Amino acid sequence: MQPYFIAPSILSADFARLGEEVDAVLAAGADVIHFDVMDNHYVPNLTFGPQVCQSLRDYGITADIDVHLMVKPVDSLIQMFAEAGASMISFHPEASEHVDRSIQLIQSHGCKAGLVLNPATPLTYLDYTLDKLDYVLVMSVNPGFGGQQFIPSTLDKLKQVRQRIEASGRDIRLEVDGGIKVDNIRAAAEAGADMFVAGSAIFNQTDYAQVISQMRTELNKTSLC
Ligand SMILES: O=C(CO)[C@H](O)[C@H](O)COP(=O)(O)O
Repeated sequence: MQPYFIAPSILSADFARLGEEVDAVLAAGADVIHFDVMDNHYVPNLTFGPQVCQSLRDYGITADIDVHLMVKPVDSLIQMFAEAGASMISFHPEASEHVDRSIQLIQSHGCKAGLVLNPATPLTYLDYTLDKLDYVLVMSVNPGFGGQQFIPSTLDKLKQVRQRIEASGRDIRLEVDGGIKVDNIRAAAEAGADMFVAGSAIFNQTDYAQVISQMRTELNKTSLC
């Protein structure tokens, strides 16, 4: 059975109670915490930095923290997030001056390195990077905001990335992020995703365990299980 990972995006959490919110989604069955970093430069929105990641560690969160850097430039924040407790760090290739160097920098700090492909970013960015990456993140919305509609054409992109991963023979996780809900998570899994970021679909519900359980029920129906 293929392992599936559910990663709630704290972008939709109640920031005034962030530690409790993260505890609650983990207790509800989440696997990983997705941490969206926006700089009002690469994307037109502003969120949080390494101090907030460190605060979650100080609060006692031990689960993997998956930092998605929507920032330009990239490298200056990699070390800060690694030291603040990030487990995984991904970035957008258009935002890095030297993509290979950024991947090496992430891994040199003991973190998993991921490359993020926006809906219109070509797969050619994987040509000389896939042999080094730990994961690929396919954006199924344009980055910058939670609560957007899933873009259906990204299912085909997931399939193409999955084919490349299989051809590589390497153990590379395929994450999907944006507009993931109970009613489309199965399609994303069947297209090849194995890690699912969901912000508004989880945090906008009162019962986090119920929605995560519904997502797992959908994932258990996939033909890949
Ligand atoms: O990276 C993001 C936006 O840039 C968010 O992680 C993503 O949109 C998740 O939010 P939602 O599940 O509400 O779509």
